[in-house]
This record gives sequence, C-alpha cells and structure tokens, in this order.
Amino acid sequence: MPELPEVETIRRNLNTVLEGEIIREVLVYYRPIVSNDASFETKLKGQRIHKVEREAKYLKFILDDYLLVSHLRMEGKYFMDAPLNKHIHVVFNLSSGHTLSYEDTRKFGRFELVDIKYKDTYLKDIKGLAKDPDTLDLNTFYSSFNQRSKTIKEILLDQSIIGGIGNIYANEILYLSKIHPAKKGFLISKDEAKTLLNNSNLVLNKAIEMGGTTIDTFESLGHKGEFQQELNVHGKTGEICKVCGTKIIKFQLKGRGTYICPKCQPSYVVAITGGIATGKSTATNYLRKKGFVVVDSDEIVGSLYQDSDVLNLIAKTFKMETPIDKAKLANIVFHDEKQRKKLEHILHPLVFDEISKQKQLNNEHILFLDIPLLFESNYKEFDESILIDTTEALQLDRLMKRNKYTQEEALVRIKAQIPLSKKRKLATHIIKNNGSIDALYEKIDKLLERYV
Ligand SMILES: CC(C)(COP(=O)(O)OP(=O)(O)OC[C@H]1O[C@@H](n2cnc3c(N)ncnc32)[C@H](O)[C@@H]1O)[C@@H](O)C(=O)NCCC(=O)NCCS
Ligand SMILES: Nc1ncnc2c1ncn2[C@@H]1O[C@H](COP(=O)(O)OP(=O)(O)OP(=O)(O)O)[C@@H](O)[C@H]1O
Repeated sequence: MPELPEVETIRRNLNTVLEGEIIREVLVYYRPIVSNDASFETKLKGQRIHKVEREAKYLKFILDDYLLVSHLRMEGKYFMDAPLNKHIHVVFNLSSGHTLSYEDTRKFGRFELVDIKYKDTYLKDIKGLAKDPDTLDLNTFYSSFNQRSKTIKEILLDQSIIGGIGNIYANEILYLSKIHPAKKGFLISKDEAKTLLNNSNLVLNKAIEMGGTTIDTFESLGHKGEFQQELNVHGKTGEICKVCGTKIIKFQLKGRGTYICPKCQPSYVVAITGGIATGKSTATNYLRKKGFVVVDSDEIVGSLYQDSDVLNLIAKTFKMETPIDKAKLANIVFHDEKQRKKLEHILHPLVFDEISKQKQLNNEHILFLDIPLLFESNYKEFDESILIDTTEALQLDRLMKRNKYTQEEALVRIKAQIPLSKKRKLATHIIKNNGSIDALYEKIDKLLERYV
C-alpha cells in the first residue's frame, strides 16, 4: 500500500506533468471509484489543474472550482499516455493531448469531488485526519495517546493521531526508536514520544528523498522508489540487526506483519519480587496460566546446579564434594554472609546473562521476571516492579510450613534479605498477599488491567 513517501513521490511527479493542464474530457470505466458521483465527468470538464497537493496519504488536485481528492488505497497508480487496459478505471484527457490514466487492480481506490472552498478543511473535518509528523507538535502527539491502552504501533498507524504512516514505516520508526511495537500507549514516556516523532520525520524524509519504497507494486508514473535499500527490519526476517547482530524476527500484531530486533526493541519488563515465601511463585504461576511469559531466576539457579563447570567451581570454593548437597550449602551460606556473597559472586552474573538470553527469545510486549533478590542484587534491567508483600508473621508461618523448617532455619533465611518494610519503599506496585490465594489472584487481575 502506498504510504506517505510514495504518495508524496507521486504528487511531485504529477505536478511536473499536470501543472496548468486543462481537463478536456473524463472517461469513467468503473463507477464506484468516483464515489458514484453521477456528474463527476461533467463537473471536471474544462477545469484547470493548478497543482497537486498532499495531506497524509491523500492526493489533492487543486482545480478552478473543485478539490479532487484521490486515495490510492492498496494498488492505485497513475500513468501518462498508457494504452487502455482492463485495470484502468478513469482516464483524464488533457488540453495538451496527453492522457492521465488511473489504474487500480484491486479497485479499492477512490476519487471525491468537493467544492474548492473546502480545500483546506475537508479532509480534517470529514476524515478526521491528523497532521503529518513534520507539522505535528510533540504535546498534541503525546497527549493524544498517553492515556490509551492501544499499542504504540496501532497509534502510529492511526491516521487520526498522526498522518501518513503505514506498516513499513511504522516498523522502521519503532526499530530506530528502540521501542517494542506492542508497548502500550500509556507506558510510552514523553521522551520516547519525542524520539518517535523525530524518527517519523527522519524515516519519511529519507524515504521521500529516495522516491518511496518499492515493495510489491508501487511505482509513480513509471518510476520506482529506492528506499527498500535503506530498510532495517521490514521484510528482513532472519537477517542480522545492523546495531547489535541479533536476528530480526517477525510476528503478527493485530493482523499486521511486524518486524523487530528483539534485543534493540526489548519487551517491557515487570519484575516480581518479595521476600522468601511471600508468594512470588504463587503469583507467577497464575500469570503463566493466564498466558504471560515469566522468566524465573530461582529456576535459572536450579538449572545452573546442573552445569558441571558451575558445580566444580562451587565445590572448589566451598570445599565440598560434587554433586553439591544444596541443603548443606544453604546451611553454610545462610549462617555466614561472607560465604553467601561468595556464592552470589559466582551465580549472579550467570543468572543475569541467562535472563538477558531469555528476554531476547521473547516477542511479547510484556515480560514478567520473578526475581526475589531484585533490590539486594542491584539488578537494573527492568521497567517497573511489583512487590508480593505479606506480614512478617505470615511469611514465617508459610516458610516453615512449606519447607518444614524450624523457626531458626526460617528466620536466618528471612534475615538474609532486605526487610519487607524497606522493599515497600522501593517497589513500583505492592500486592498484599495477606488473605486467601483467590484474593491474591483477584489483586493480580486488577493490576493486569494496566497491561492487557
Ligand atoms: C542457597 C541455595 C543453595 C538454596 O537452594 P534451595 O534450592 O534451597 O533454594 P532456592 O534456590 O529455590 O531459593 C529459595 C529462596 O531462597 C531465597 N534465597 C536464595 N538465595 C538467596 C540469597 N543468596 N540471599 C537471600 N535469599 C536467598 C530466595 O527467596 C529464593 O526464592 C540457592 O538458593 C543458591 O544457590 N542461592 C544463591 C543464588 C541466589 O542468589 N539465588 C536467588 C535468585 S537470583
Ligand atoms: N495467600 C496465600 N494463602 C495461603 N498460602 C499461601 C498464600 N500465598 C502463598 N501461599 C503459600 O505460601 C508458600 C510460599 O509461597 P510461594 O512458594 O509462592 O512463595 P515464593 O515467594 O515464591 O517463595 P521463594 O522465595 O522461596 O521462591 C507456598 O506454600 C504457598 O502455597
């Protein structure tokens, strides 16, 4: 489908051949294309074409008494002096003897004739068109979506928010802006909105400079565009991202082919944290059941204990035999902070590496990360955090019951972590898990309304 740069290229080319021409005669071969205007041909006869303008993806032929609006939709094209064929639906015979033909294999394009006095207002008033990126100001752009739960890609494609961007350019703009296409509008910061607007201009201007993008069937009066050579992600599944070397992936977002670099355009990461046995796994199991992707750092630790290099290093450091007796190791590290730091020094960098790998395998807009030591480990690669919180008494009770620990065993583990009272001040959201498990699920559902 021709997008803003293609339509602009067509406009420029049309101006070079049409300016000053008078329409001698109009022949319509497929009525619906002229919006079933019975007097279309009569009205246009004798009208001078002063110039061709553009608003978003609409072409505007400025005539003596009328504004002729042309929308090419999927496949509309113009040709000069082309022999008639079954896909040519409108022919304009011009005073110079040349003909301008409108061809449209899918017949989705439309012409509309409007009184010239509505030249500057018609499209805005009737079609609700927003301004093009080059004239749209940041505040108007940002305020039109910052409360909305639509994805940012849908927002960029929404002609009532920003004019002229179609699928190809939306994919490219989001890649350059390093934003995941499925990120919700209300999660986009004003700085990100500014980056998006700047990159919209950058991409569209470059595409205009190169005469548009020739993918499928775009051409303008016989000329083909060159911007396909500049594409970074669109149509590049399996190719390497020029910035980071990660493979470009494709997925469907609201029915549109969407291409991203999963490393440069990461998911929105919500870290689920808490204290030991406050209910993180209960919460994340529920999220998984609802179809969300959860990366679990305790599971990653568990899998590292299957790795012989890691096991040998732990065995050497703690003078233990392999396979490692985890209960014995836990007893050492929870009674001696220095030993615990040694173990963390071995495991945490490996855990963080694995978290990054798992993040890259994911093309969801949102990713939950179960990470008990979020604040203790100073991990920073997340966007917001949810603290699964409870009272100290319930925490102790649940931990003793679940792991069959004595009070002393449970307390040393609890004391190895930052107190919940302090974590409450650090978290973005707090879910109190003081009631039943069903009550916990209800609170999660309430919070999820933000993301779905
Ligand atoms: C101490 C070990 C051997 C105990 O193994 P075990 O299978 O009994 O427990 P598991 O790994 O399932 O952890 C259970 C819970 O203990 C708590 N916990 C684990 N390690 C730590 C730690 N270093 N400091 C404080 N709390 C911890 C967390 O709340 C965690 O959810 C193991 O947890 C470990 O190797 N920990 C060091 C790595 C680490 O910091 N893991 C936390 C996630 S990054
Ligand atoms: N609202 C609740 N009511 C009753 N029991 C609960 C509730 N929430 C969690 N539990 C129980 O408390 C125990 C601890 O919960 P869970 O295993 O989810 O904690 P965790 O934060 O993931 O622990 P860890 O830090 O060890 O990974 C489990 O036995 C769980 O079934």
